[in-house]
Amino acid sequence: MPQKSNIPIRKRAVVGVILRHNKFLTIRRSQLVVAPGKVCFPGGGIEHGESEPQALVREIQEELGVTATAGVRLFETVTAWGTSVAWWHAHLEQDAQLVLHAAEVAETHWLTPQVLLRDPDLLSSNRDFLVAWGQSTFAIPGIAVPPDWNEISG
Ligand SMILES: Nc1nc2c([nH]c(=O)n2[C@@H]2O[C@H](COP(=O)(O)OP(=O)(O)OP(=O)(O)O)[C@@H](O)[C@H]2O)c(=O)[nH]1
Repeated sequence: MPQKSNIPIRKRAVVGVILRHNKFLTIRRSQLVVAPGKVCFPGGGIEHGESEPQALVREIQEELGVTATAGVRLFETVTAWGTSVAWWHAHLEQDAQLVLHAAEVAETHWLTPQVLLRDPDLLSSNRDFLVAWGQSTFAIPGIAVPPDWNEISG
């Protein structure tokens, strides 16, 4: 379900929500891109003529050097800076070796939702995404909202 917003949309983007053992695959953005050093999910802008899954697979390939598979579309938000973001569940092969494109991605980590939510470098729109998930606005297949979620997200 899209989040209501009056912010004019200037760009469309897609991000991949990738899980392994109840941890989210996160990237730390490089110092060379917008929002340098911020922590978020892999993804990026949708190019003209691309579908969301095509953009998702392309961005993950570019950033992490692996071929992802798009799962279900989880959620849609509009950031405070006018980007319409489609959040997609995505999958990697179990033995996929990440090869980071250093100009875009400084590092990757698998983080629990609790650790991710507390990360001071987390992109604000990703915090909003996690809070909405914790409020059961949508479900992410394969992972349950932690029982202590209300205490840490309040
Ligand atoms: N990659 C990524 N972008 C996100 C996330 N959450 C979120 O709001 N965004 C927003 O989605 C948009 C995509 O950003 P990006 O800078 O990664 O895209 P890009 O590589 O295509 O950049 P470019 O268009 O300057 O080449 C930005 O407005 C960014 O702030 C996220 O988890 N990952």
